[in-house]
Amino acid sequence: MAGEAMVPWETARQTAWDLGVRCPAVVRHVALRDTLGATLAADLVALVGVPAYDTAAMDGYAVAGRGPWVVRGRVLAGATERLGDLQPGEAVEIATGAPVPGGTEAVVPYEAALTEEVVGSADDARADEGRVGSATDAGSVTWVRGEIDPGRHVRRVGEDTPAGAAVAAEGTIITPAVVGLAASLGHDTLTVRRPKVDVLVSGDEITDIGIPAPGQVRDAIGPVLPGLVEWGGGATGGVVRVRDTFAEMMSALRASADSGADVIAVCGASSKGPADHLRDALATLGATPVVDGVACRPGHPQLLAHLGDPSSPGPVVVGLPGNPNAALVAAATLLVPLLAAMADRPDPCSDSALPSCLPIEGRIRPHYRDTRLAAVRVERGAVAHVVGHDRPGSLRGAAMADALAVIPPDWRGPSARLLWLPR
Ligand SMILES: Nc1nc2c(c(=O)[nH]1)N[C@H]1C(S)=C(S)[C@@H](COP(=O)(O)OP(=O)(O)OC[C@H]3O[C@@H](n4cnc5c(N)ncnc54)[C@H](O)[C@@H]3O)O[C@H]1N2
Ligand code: MOO
Repeated sequence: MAGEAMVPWETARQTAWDLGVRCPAVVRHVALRDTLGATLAADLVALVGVPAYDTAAMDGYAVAGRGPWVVRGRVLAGATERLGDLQPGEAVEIATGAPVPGGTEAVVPYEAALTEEVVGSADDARADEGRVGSATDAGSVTWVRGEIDPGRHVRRVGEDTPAGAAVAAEGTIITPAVVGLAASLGHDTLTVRRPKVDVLVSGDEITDIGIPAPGQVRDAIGPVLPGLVEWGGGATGGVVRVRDTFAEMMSALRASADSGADVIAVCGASSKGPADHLRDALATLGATPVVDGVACRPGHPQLLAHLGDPSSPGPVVVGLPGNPNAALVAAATLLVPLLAAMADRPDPCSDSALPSCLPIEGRIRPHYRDTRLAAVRVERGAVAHVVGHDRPGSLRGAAMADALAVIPPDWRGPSARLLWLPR
């Protein structure tokens, strides 16, 4: 087991990515409000144009022809009743966002408009100005004067986005702005990929509330995983506690597989102690081992396997060591690239907007054989400072870190590759 068949760290990461490419997450249709952070599984297409109709971009007067214009009425946003088309010399008072009547050539904003109320009938007005039009009421007529720039302050239907246009490609990460865009284009649901990850936390000594009693240990991995999983493009279904028996490990794995999990992350039970049943359970379930031990520090007992047929693998099982910082390193090594590939999105640990390699400040001692992953804090985007406090059992260093510096055994410095962490 872990030791003899240890895979080089770089190879392990690439293998996890490749497995994710082979088993893309199930495509699901999800209510728009639940799509934040997921990946689009189809191009986002406009179901309606933006704007959906010719609309005013300013509060003022929609006008036709040359001024002065006689004001025929008022149209507010949300108006469903259409006024007839404007004839040359006519105007309507209009609110930003309201549909402009047919024939509108421009909107004159209030600030640029001179209005004059004339007592008399519309007919008098017509006679005075020699123009067609009708007044707002029989007793007075409002006239507007102003300069127009044809087309000014009118947003034409589909001007921003014509109906049917593809505005975001499959593979786009759904940010708050994408959710809003989808809503503006008429969508109530989106087609997304977001691997569903079940988290199994094993260990009879583990407790998940309050101050642990002597002999107990507070679960520090269950709380780390939802954030890491979401960062990788997945979603956790919840954290399930598993006692240290073979039977419990078996039934927890079976239950997750039956529930349709894309990935099962098992915390603890990755080593070869008498209470570590993960490997035996996987062998009994006929799982295919993919990575069994990785040449890195911390985190070397981690594993990757899959249930199901080799030709259609799934669900994928990731075994994370029980020591919390080792689990975090293992998650950054196997779980995050696996999820990103399954979700059809870039690996967030290698964010192309951030430096991939920086000079290291502080002391790091390479391991004699394995790749060391050391917590670093990046300053001014230019230097990575060694944080320390990153022994396998402690998340103190990782909590202060922006990234993990990747230190191979033959590292001489001064620069090292960075594996970014969620910040
Ligand atoms: N003979 C060997 N023993 C060990 C090896 C080895 O190669 N040969 N590797 C060591 C390393 S490295 C690690 S890491 C651990 C991994 O062991 P497990 O994955 O089986 O984890 P446990 O033994 O259950 O726990 C190890 C340690 O972590 C604590 N723990 C477990 N779960 C949690 C949790 N959810 N939150 C916080 N702390 C947790 C647990 O109490 C132990 O102290 O194996 C070494 N042994
Ligand atoms: O995985 Mo262990 O040291 O590397 O905690």
